Amino acid sequence: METIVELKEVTKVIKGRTIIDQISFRVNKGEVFGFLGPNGAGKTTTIRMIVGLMGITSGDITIGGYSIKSQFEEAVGHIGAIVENPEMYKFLTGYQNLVHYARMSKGISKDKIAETVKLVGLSDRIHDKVKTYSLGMRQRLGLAQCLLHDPDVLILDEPTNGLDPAGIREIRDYVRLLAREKNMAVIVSSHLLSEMEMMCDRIGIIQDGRLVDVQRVNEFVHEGTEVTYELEVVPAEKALNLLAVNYPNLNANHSRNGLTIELSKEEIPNLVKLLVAEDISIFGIKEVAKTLEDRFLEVTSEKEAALRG
Ligand SMILES: Nc1ncnc2c1ncn2[C@@H]1O[C@H](COP(=O)(O)OP(=O)(O)OP(=O)(O)O)[C@@H](O)[C@H]1O
Repeated sequence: METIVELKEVTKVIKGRTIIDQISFRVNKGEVFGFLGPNGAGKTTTIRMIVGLMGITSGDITIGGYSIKSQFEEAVGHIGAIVENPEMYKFLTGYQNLVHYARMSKGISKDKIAETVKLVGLSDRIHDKVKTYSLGMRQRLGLAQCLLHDPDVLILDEPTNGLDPAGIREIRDYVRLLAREKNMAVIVSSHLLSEMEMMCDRIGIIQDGRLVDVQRVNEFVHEGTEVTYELEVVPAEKALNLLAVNYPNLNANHSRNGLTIELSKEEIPNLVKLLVAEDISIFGIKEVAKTLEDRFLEVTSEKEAALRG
């Protein structure tokens, strides 16, 4: 995997307050990296530093090996970004907007515009005025605009904000397509876990200006040996008491169909023997998939507990 973006101990201090605290991570070509955190965590500030809209107090960011601090032009030349709302002229057509933009950035051909319009699925409506576009279509036009100069890195700050489910899905599909077919590195920020889970290969969790965790989405969800199982058992109360006696540290709770427990897989046969020996009927045992949200809450609360010492 080839690294294209690297943040090295990036820190931002504004008016004596540390907004971003020594953040380091790498993003590879062909991957979608999600930057996830609650409102005010520091996502936008970090993205502004990556795209060169804001200075870095200490540390450095390289893009394609070029430092955003000392080789600004070369570094930003690799980037296509939608950070603030893309500038669009509403009374011009989508196509006129792209032509206007292409004139400002030299070396973009008409063929390139046509290819990009096709890529973002706007061919049917590109000659309509932008004021008639839905928010999702405007986002896609914005995407087309920042793809015109063939960037290696695409950076989107909260790209699905304000979109309806169909619009969210479209953006998600284009983001995945660009990573897969154009080998682009994509950095997206969001405070929505479910969205990150579907869109990203890896996510970095940011909290209070610190990067608290970076993991692959699959591993992130499945990390740890303990799995949550749902036990459909009758009588559930008797089973719960029995488990409390035999597994003093077990995390077990009532659920809609019986009980949920957190246990490693190896323990299941003994658990079944125990329940059967006590005449408890077992109608089913199934693994409950942990969501990214569960893991996110685990990770952030672990970090908070560690910080409190
Ligand atoms: N120019 C500034 N001056 C002072 N404080 C700032 C400035 N820019 C950002 N901050 C503060 O830095 C923190 C991080 O803000 P940032 O916008 O990066 O968060 P975010 O994770 O993008 O949140 P959101 O999703 O709400 O945009 C916030 O507490 C914010 O108030």
